[in-house]
Amino acid sequence: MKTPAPGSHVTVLLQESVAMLLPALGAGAVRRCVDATGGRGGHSAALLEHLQHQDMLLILDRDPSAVAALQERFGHDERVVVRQARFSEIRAVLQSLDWDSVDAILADLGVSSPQLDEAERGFSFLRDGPLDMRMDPDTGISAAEWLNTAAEKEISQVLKNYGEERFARPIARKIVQERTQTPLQRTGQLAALIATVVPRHDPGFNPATRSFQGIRIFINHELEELEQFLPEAMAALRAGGRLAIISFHSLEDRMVKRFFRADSYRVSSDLPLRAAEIPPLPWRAIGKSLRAGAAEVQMNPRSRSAVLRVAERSDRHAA
Ligand SMILES: C[S@@+](CC[C@H](N)C(=O)[O-])C[C@H]1O[C@@H](n2cnc3c(N)ncnc32)[C@H](O)[C@@H]1O
Repeated sequence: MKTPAPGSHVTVLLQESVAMLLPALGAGAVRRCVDATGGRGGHSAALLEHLQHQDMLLILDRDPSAVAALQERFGHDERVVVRQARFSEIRAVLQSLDWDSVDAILADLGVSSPQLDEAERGFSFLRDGPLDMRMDPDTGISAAEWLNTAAEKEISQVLKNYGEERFARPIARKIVQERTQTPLQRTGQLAALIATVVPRHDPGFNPATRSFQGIRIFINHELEELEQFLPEAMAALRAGGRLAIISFHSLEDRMVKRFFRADSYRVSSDLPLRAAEIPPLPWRAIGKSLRAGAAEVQMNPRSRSAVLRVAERSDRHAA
């Protein structure tokens, strides 16, 4: 099995996601696309293969290192605009570019391999580094600042809800005990502490995996970002435009699924409604959710939990 080089990122569901967006690239004079999570540019490069010289691709990432790498990779391409921004800010960025609507938007959620590989970023339980975990290290508080001050109950809830960690309570208790002696500063320190609480059944699965995931999602407000992004992205699409989301966490996938089925948009009422009174949905899900095939999972184990969902905008006046 080929191991990706450090600093590189193996793009997940690459062909599938781009193929699902292609029908949205109509015959307009100028087609405009957005890669909302540029990373190292795997999806962007694949999208660019389908764009003509007059078309445009906006690439966003909140991580300044990703933005520098994207500038380096695509800076020479006149079809590309790279911006450091959170994807929840998509409409403000589009406004600043005078783009009133776009044809296709893609978001490949979560963290990239370079973020995990670089010990200094503090995402990794395998490589000791400062306990940071911020995708944008200039914004918000670090994992260490939070873990050294948060209430035990809050820590336990984050580990349980975002990390789906069964041992959330004893881990949170141990963190609060430890920090009264020695403040938590290093990823190795936190991983070692978790290993004293969580029994290790599977030698291939690090007991810190779930806790690190939960803390990362919390520190970066990942679910709040997605919740704000979905309606903003949908509102930015032209009629017939498509939004593709690749998620890696069941809470994210549930949010996307519900939004695409427009559960949140439909009138929620106990009163009986006649069919004619139910407002038409301003978008529709395209096909079923898609997962990586066996070959991709074998080549890139990170793709095991990936789910791709796509929706198409059907009008331009709701949302
Ligand atoms: C899974 S990687 C994307 C990889 C990319 N598709 C590629 O092929 O290289 C996710 C990227 O999204 C960025 N990201 C995560 N949440 C974000 C947000 N709310 N706004 C903007 N960028 C975000 C991360 O910094 C990371 O670089």
